[in-house]
Amino acid sequence: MGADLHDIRYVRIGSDDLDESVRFATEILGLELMERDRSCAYLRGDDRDHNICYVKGRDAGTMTGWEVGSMTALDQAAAEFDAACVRVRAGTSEEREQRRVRGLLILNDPSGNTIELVARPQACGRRYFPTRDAGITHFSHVGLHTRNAPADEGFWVANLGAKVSDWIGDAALIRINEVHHNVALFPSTKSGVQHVNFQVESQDDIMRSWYMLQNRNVKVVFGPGRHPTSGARFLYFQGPDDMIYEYSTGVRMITAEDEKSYVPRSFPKEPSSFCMWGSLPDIPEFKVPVDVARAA
Ligand SMILES: CC(C)c1ccc(C(=O)O)c(O)c1O
Ligand SMILES: [Fe+2]
Repeated sequence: MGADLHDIRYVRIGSDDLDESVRFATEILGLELMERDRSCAYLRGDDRDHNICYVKGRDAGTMTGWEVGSMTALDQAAAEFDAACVRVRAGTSEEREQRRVRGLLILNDPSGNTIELVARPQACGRRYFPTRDAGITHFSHVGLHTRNAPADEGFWVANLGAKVSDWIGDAALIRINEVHHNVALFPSTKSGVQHVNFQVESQDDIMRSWYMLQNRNVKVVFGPGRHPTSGARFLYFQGPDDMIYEYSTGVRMITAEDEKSYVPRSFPKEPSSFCMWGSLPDIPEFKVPVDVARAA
């Protein structure tokens, strides 16, 4: 049941300094700058027209865009939201233009995270050309702060057709397609995007970036490590406006065949559930009480 989401499409991030956000995204992250005006900067790490839009003004907040397969599918989703008494609104023509999409439906999860369903997003005939060879293959998932994990999880499952792949404590790793997760809901006192993930080609890219980030005095906040959940090797680091970015490689796919026997796992909220190699996170939402950490 629920909207038939095809894939994650973009994340919009309010920024107090567009120049700094663009510098970081190009020189450090390795994204390609596609368009820039006074209020927005569009960048990408794959062949889509953009993956991140930095919007002038941090108070613009964050929102995530999710592609549905057609305008008809978007209309069907709107009807299902109405039937489920989920408040949605159609995007204005200006909002559609800003997002480079033909169809736009805007809603919020129970925590207040802005979720945008989009149809007929603008394609691009040119291949991604990185500013730095970070080995990025594509934009893959986001972490969202949740003020009420069970309620938000229930919303994604009931209204957005998602499935839980694993839990770490109350945090759900949720998929809308064959990727292990496209969104991770992490308990917090606030809402908004918590991290942005780009897949990279290999573990070598993870390690090369680890040394580069240290040399460029970028704060590494978790890893290099390996998630026992998706099996991906990872590296998290701090960008402008308190946004965290994650490179990872080797994320598990849950195919239609796997679905027949796949059962989501419940990992306890302890360090080994976040990293099976022993890396400890310097990320508030991922930290566990010291006694739990010592006991692990
Ligand atoms: C700790 C965060 C939310 C997390 C946990 C697991 C994975 C994974 O299995 O790939 C992530 O990508 C995460 O960001
Ligand atoms: Fe992640």
